[in-house]
Amino acid sequence: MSSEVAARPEGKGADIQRRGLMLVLSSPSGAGKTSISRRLLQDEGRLAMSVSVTTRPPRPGEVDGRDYHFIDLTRFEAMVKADELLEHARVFGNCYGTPRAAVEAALSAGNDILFDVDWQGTQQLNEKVPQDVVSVFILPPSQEELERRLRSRAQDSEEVVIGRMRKAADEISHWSEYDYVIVNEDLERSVADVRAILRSERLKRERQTGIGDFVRRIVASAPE
Ligand SMILES: Nc1nc2c(ncn2[C@@H]2O[C@H](COP(=O)(O)OP(=O)(O)O)[C@@H](O)[C@H]2O)c(=O)[nH]1
Ligand SMILES: Nc1ncnc2c1ncn2[C@@H]1O[C@H](COP(=O)(O)OP(=O)(O)O)[C@@H](O)[C@H]1O
Repeated sequence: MSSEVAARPEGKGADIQRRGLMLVLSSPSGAGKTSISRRLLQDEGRLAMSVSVTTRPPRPGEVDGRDYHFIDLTRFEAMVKADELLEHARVFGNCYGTPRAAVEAALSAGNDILFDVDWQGTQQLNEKVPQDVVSVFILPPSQEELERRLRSRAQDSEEVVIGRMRKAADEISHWSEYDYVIVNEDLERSVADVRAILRSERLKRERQTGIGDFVRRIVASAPE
């Protein structure tokens, strides 16, 4: 799954090969993972979004191929059967899944990949490619604020909002399965926190696969 590519994460310094990573964000619906993801994609180089397939209908403003690939159940089932999905799950009565080919293409192009998946998707990714997954759980500051955000988004019917509130406790109960946890009170602060995580994880020794060669070159060029 992982690729090894020549990359200069900060655009300067030594040209050291590194492996791409999979940055997974989960939260109860409405806690802010879409807002954080959009900002990360704007601000970060070498980061691409994994666009999931879903059988849920598009919300106003959502674009097919950008937010999701919107497909019907027959097509979804065919993709599962053909093993074209890296993971898949049923959430709020709809099916969601991560297309395998797009992830592999992005990783081999030297990009890190951002995932907005629920706890079921995170568990499956952790089972399949544990060394590449960096997982972050986003919490709302309070139950009241979560409800306010779900309503202020004004994109779902009352029935859907109530369903999402009911499901929030279930999603939150999985917080301890994640590497990092962020309380999304101030959006700017949360984006900065996720960027700090990304920056540190990119520097992990085992992800800098070319560091051994680099060190050998430095040592070899030292004066006698
Ligand atoms: N397992 C899995 N979950 C997904 C995938 N895509 C989206 N989800 C999750 O499905 C849930 C519902 O997503 P969505 O309908 O866009 O509403 P949201 O909660 O407002 O983001 C969220 O918890 C997403 O993280 C996927 O490919 N796999
Ligand atoms: N830190 C924050 N403070 C206030 N409002 C926020 C914050 N983060 C997100 N929101 C708002 O809350 C609503 C839900 O956020 P969204 O990113 O769609 O959540 P999710 O993707 O987790 O369902 C949106 O209207 C968004 O603008």
